[in-house]
Amino acid sequence: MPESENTQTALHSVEKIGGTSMSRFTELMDTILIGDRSGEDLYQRIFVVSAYGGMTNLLLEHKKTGEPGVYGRFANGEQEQSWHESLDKVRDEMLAMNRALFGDSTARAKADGFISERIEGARSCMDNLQALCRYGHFQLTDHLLRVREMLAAIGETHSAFNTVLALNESGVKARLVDLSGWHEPEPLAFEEMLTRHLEGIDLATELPIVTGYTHCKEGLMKTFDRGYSEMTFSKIATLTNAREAVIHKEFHLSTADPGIVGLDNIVTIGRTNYDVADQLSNLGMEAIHPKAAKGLREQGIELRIKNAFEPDHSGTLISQDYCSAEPCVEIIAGRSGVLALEVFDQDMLGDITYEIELLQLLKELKVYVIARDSDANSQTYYLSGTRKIINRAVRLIGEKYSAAEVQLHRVAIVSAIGSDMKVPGILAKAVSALSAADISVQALHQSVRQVEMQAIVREQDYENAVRALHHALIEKEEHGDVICAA
Ligand SMILES: Nc1ncnc2c1ncn2[C@@H]1O[C@H](COP(=O)(O)OP(=O)(O)O)[C@@H](O)[C@H]1O
Ligand SMILES: N[C@@H](CC(=O)OP(=O)(O)O)C(=O)O
Repeated sequence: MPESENTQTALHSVEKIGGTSMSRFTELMDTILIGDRSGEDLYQRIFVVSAYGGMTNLLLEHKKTGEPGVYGRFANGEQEQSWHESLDKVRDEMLAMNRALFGDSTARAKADGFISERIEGARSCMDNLQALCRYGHFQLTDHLLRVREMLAAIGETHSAFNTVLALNESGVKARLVDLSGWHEPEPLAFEEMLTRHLEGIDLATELPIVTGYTHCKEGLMKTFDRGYSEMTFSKIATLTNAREAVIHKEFHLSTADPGIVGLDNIVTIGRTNYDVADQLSNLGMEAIHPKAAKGLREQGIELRIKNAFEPDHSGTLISQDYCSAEPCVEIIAGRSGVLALEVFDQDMLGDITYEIELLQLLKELKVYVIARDSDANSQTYYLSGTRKIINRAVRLIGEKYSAAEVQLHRVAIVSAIGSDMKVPGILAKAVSALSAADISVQALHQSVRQVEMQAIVREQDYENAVRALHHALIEKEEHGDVICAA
């Protein structure tokens, strides 16, 4: 790439394609990858791709349920057979994807050969590691992070390799930028790895397809964990000072999940700010990874979230200083499968060390705290994490505080979010909408800052609660097709 691009605003955009969209790859060829572009219009874009939907879940563990994949089984030290079976499943899924994309062509043979070599390479590396660790001088736990990274990277190399192959077949000069670290002599620092691999690419005549996973000295997985492809994406955008950063998703960023509320009832969000994006990612609906947003925000690069299948729509523009002209609710989001851990102890009264210690314990167990509330003698933490680890937290708390009563409840969080939610009577409206839908509210949270209001409901009421709040707080406002078009 020309050096001047690091100092001046460049011509190119950096665009990330999420996993759910990658699974509909053939349609992507007709929309964002090629569509009606030809000649030079095909270029001046860098694509960062995620693994096809569900692949990383099989390789590592299910993002929402925690069900172990290859990594989970390997790390749990289950029988050798168990992770081998999971890896066979990944291979079968990947080969089935190749068959769906390339039929019986020679391209399919190339795609199969490429990914099979990566999978079998990882398998033999893990076999060797297991054998080595039987001697006692080497501990498996010392190497688990590297194994996790090696496995994760397979998902993105698979989708990136196939994308290049399909584009080349259609006459586009696409080029694979493989950041997986496969056979690299030593890990480089994150930025250096990206700079090295992008060096010498002429963006005017070549279309780089970059793997969402970057192998680097810092360990992308250690620092950012799942959703890591957004880190690769935002770092490339800031390093190359891109004209615009774009995230392509399966739907427009909308006032609620279209899967729950229905495409006919949702409204597209035209503009919002990074504060709203943070609330969404806290709930697990990653509009953008908060750490990825930081670099873009600081460098003043605009971020656009687009529907990959409606390329002519301007999508959602996320900026730092946007605030809705009128106070309103912009999104109803939420999360089911949350575990509420309630600790009741009368000795807690007036003693905040209790809370500090509980939070420290949850941090050590790496349990994610989505929300929390308290009263005089109880604390409740709304947690996401595997049942196994949360049960461990319950046991450890019971051992440390013998007088404490610790209970777990399965709940869901439903949340109304907006850049300015100082809407008079909003709490009353929300609660009466839930009660009219026969939903019992278990707890209610709103902070003084008023960007979010959360209702805790029983897990089985989750979808109905989203529909009820969307209807009362958004549909009734009759925003039309888009709230504040970008
Ligand atoms: N407010 C919302 N707007 C759009 N999609 C949403 C919203 N809330 C939840 N979703 C769901 O998010 C899914 C896409 O998830 P996402 O994390 O964007 O996937 P990916 O990054 O893999 O493409 C969609 O299938 C949709 O059902
Ligand atoms: N595929 C990886 C990385 C990622 O960012 O995916 P997505 O863009 O689909 O959220 C994961 O599931 O964590």
